[in-house]
Amino acid sequence: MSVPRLRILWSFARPHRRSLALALVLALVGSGTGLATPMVTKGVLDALGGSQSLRGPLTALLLLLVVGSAVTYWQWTLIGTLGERVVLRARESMVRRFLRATVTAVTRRPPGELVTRVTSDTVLLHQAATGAPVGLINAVVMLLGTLVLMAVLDLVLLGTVAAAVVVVGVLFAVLMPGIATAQQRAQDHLGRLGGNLEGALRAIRTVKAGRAEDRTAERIVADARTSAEHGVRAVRREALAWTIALAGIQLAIILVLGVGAWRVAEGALEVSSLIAFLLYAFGLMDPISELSQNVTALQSGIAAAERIRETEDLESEDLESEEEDDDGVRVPVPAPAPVPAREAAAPDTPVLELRDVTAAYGPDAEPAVRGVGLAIPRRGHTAIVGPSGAGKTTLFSLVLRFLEPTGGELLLDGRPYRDHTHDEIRSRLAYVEQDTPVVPGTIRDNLLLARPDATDAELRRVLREVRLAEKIDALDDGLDTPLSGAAVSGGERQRIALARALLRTPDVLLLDEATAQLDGLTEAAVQACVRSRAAGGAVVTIAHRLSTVIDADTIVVMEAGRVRARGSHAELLATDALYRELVEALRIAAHPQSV
Ligand SMILES: Nc1ncnc2c1ncn2[C@@H]1O[C@H](COP(=O)(O)OP(=O)(O)OP(=O)(O)O)[C@@H](O)[C@H]1O
Repeated sequence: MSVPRLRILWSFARPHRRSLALALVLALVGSGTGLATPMVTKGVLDALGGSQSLRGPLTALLLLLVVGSAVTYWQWTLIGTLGERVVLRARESMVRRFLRATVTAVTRRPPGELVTRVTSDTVLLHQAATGAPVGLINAVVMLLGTLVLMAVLDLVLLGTVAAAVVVVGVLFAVLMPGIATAQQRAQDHLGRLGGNLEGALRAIRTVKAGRAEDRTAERIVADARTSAEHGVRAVRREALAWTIALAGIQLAIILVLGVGAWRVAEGALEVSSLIAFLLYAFGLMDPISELSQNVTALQSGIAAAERIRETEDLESEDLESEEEDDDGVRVPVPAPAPVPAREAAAPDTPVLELRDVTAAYGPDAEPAVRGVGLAIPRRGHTAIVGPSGAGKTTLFSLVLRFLEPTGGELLLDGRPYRDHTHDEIRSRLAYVEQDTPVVPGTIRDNLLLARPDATDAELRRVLREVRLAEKIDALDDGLDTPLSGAAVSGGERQRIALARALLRTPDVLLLDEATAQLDGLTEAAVQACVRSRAAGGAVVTIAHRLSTVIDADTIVVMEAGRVRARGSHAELLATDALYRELVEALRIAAHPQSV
């Protein structure tokens, strides 16, 4: 447990240092009352055996009991509350950071891994960052205090106990690191289990269609099994450590009883002192057990804190939007400044332009697009077609600024992207993803995602536009129906996503068409929207449908990351062989019976 590693854990506790100091004071007061109790008990016994008044020692004993109980309650609730605050703060900052990270940074990790850090790793912080350091200091003070008071009572008896404590202490020191390592490994495997299970549940249809339920379960359960093996290893070691400790203490007490009886018989020790000494000896287990538990909690807490801090390296979209607070903790700054009013661009300036753009998904990756030049006029429909892997989705990622180009530049209204904030660019665009995922919540939540201030009348307008109004009216809860993945068809999902995009009246609508066959209603709704929107603004589609391609004003054919050809449907049919092939494939997909 090195100092730099402890510092990582401390960074979570630091904002609460004053409350932690109070908790430590309370713990020490509690321990003080515990330490004083046997001595005061001795006073009561001496008074009972002698001629002094019982009143003083009895009042002191009662007072110790009351004060001890009060501080114990206060300390527990304080530590528990601090633990919850530490966890809440860590979770809040992680969730915000994950959602502000770049798309590339988030999608590079297996699904579920980041989730596990928020849900499981933070739980380990609860005890480690608050109760453990307080408990550890308290245990050391308690142990030393007990030994000092035992020395005051009788040095010979202390020598007997010290020998047993040293033996038990050495055995503990040997066994403890192994326990912590095993617990840590068990936790790591649990994290992987969480990630894999989430991935499998997301792909449940594919898993079932491939009749791979058992094989997938086996792969996931393997981590549960390994985690359990490490858990058992930890428990076995822990049981051994405690058995040795208990046996050692019992042996020490028997020895103390024997030596003590002999010293009483010799007249070198009072009976009341022997009883007080035995009370301390029995109580020795408490600080020893507190020490071991807190060392284990600290070790797993440090590992969890490191895993949490690791996520700070997730590349953020706006680096300037994260700053250190007074406690040195990195926190995201509040919402970005409102989008400034833009100057009107000349009517013939393309709304979007790509100039010689090259981009790759990593420093060592092959470029996914190379030297692409493309101008999107302020009105009309541009369709992008090309074989799989040609770079169509990458173009959208660049336009939406999910990915930064490695060469060339993008322009919005004739001004380079670097002169615009992410927010400014995205406020002008609306995007419908191919898989159209829905966010947790109701239909209304999903629609309002893009424009939280939209009225019900506006929601109904876009729902009519995508031909969903009647369907939603027929639901018992209407717009407030929860939208779980299973409750809507693929086509309805696509239309909800389209309605969400339309709610913004964007300057450019980016539509990645579903590759799956859509029902006639959805296809007609998409076509009608594209047509009506293209009349007043720019629509860019990644086209997977014959009707979309034929209707487009300009078609861009991409191949291997480059723009291979562009023109109208008729022009490209006449001049481009790849386009003819693509159209033929779409024709077959649209009318398979004609093959
Ligand atoms: N997240 C990613 N990480 C690494 N490489 C990627 C990533 N996304 C795409 N690529 C690579 O970039 C290239 C272009 O992919 P892109 O998704 O843009 O093609 P596409 O034309 O949209 O294909 P499709 O029609 O199959 O969706 C491909 O070679 C692909 O392997």
